[in-house]
Amino acid sequence: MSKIALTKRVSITMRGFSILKQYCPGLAQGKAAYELINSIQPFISVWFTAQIVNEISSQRRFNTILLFILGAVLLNFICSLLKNILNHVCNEKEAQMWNWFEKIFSDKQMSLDFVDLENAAIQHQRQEAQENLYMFGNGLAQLFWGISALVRTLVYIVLSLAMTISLFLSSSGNRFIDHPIWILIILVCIAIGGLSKSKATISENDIFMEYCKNTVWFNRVFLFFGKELYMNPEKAKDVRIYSQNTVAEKMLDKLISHEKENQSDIVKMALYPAIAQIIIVFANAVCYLFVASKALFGAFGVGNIVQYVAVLSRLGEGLQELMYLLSDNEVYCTHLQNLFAYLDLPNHMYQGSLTVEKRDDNEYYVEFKNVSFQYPNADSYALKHVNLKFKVGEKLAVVGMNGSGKTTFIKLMCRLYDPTEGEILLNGVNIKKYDYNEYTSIFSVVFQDFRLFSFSLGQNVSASASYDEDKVIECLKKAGFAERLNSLPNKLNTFLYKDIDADGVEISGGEAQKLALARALYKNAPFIILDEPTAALDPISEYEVYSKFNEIAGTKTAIYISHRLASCRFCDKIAVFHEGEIIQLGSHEELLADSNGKYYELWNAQAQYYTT
Ligand SMILES: Nc1ncnc2c1ncn2[C@@H]1O[C@H](COP(=O)(O)OP(=O)(O)OP(=O)(O)O)[C@@H](O)[C@H]1O
Repeated sequence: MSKIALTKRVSITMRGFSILKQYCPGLAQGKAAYELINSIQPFISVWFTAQIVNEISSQRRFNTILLFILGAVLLNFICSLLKNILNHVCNEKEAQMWNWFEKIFSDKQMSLDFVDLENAAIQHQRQEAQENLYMFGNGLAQLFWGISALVRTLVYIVLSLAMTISLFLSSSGNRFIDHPIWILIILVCIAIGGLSKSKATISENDIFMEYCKNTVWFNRVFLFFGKELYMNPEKAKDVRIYSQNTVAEKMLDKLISHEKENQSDIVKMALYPAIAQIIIVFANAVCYLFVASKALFGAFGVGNIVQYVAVLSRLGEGLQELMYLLSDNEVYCTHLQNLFAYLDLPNHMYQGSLTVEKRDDNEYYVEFKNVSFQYPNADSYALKHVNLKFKVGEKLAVVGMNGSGKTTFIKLMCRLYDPTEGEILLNGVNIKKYDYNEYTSIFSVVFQDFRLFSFSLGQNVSASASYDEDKVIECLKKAGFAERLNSLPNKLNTFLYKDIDADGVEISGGEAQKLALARALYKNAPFIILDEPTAALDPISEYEVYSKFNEIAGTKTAIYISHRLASCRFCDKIAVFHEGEIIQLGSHEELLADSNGKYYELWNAQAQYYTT
């Protein structure tokens, strides 16, 4: 484990606390208050007990004894009451803490550039920070758990020192026992206990860091082979049909033997604290011997023996815990540093501030100027020198073979990625200069791999918690979902899927596609982009979408990707993509007239099924 300077550790710890405060307000403060009372309480009991025993063994005044008893009871009652209240509040907040930790990661994921969501190294970084936190509490949870120990340590050290002073000041009349060298001896004994604890913790932590790394890897692989493959209904069909579980089980066997290798680490981790404990016991024995000797020579009464033995052991514990905390702090600072490295990942996409002009005439035009694009870590370009200009109201079809770059073209237009070379312009201005959210608001897209969510039908279509019901119904009708909507007892309030609501409905692939289309229509953006929007539709529904396409698109600019070339005929222009380039552009008739062109080839390949 690499060393972190103390000043750096302080700033990391402070930042950790400020994240805790932001996501779990009141939790750290509540825990600190609870621990303060909890660690003061034993000292109250020790002090009162010492006074009572001293009184019994000396003057035996009944009223004084009664006063001490009442004082002890009253203070203990107040402490217990406050502790109970704080404990309930903290327990409730602590139970929620893990959910709020999730939110930290969700917030960051949401703010990352889209390209980074697909960046394996970045997602690995997130996963490692997340799994360390959830499996071991490494980082933020350790910081939170450390609050109790820190408060307890400080209280133990301060109060123990205060209550030990009289041990050294009291005189027994024996020169040897009263010699000031004993102050040093006792402090050295306590320090030895603390140092041995610290040494054990450092050695234990070094092994623990390695253990965490291995276990996080184990967990990730196990989650996939031991859980995801079986639990995810989307994968279940293929797992069963192709017996993928046999591959998974082989992998699990390997994992189990790897896990066995890890067991030796656990033994080593347990050994270091045990050795430290032996040293601590010897150091404590010297302290107790000193207290007993002083009492034997008459320096103080029997009651004080109770007090000094108790506070010296608390002082030792406090010092040991302080050493432990300092070593432990380095571990969670290392994990917090990893978490912060992920949280501090910058956005590389230029964030412009121009507002997108709201035009009543919808006169927007988009131009691709010599745009090339290479996916991160890909060897080749997915788009090469794309030049294309289209205006609002135009209907553009994009066709081409698999992998020719059609979807990539759409993703660039929606600014999910920035071009590697060239530029994309909206009304003559580079799209990077527009405010990102404003720019994306002008697009309604039905992606090939769109997703619907476990919200109500109305919320799915409107993409909002409250919505215009008539408008949602109108869009559902246009998308061909009217009949199905009428069959649903809760209509727009029907939940999709059963994750949230047991009465939720499962929908077919085609129905989902209709809903995705309705969602795009509800957004009512000037650009509507449909990537294979009818792939899952039955022939009648598909026909309905085609025949209503002009009505659906209205005056919007529509971009339509399809492998069914017959459906592209109604578009004003057709762009034919091939190996990342636009190799043909024109109307259906123009392109078909070129019998050497790709479009002619694709058209005829498909047409033969309808003519033979
Ligand atoms: N996220 C990605 N990372 C790396 N390469 C990608 C990614 N997405 C697509 N590609 C690659 O980019 C190329 C173009 O893919 P794209 O999805 O744009 O093709 P497409 O024409 O839409 O294909 P299809 O008709 O099969 O949907 C392909 O070679 C593909 O493998």
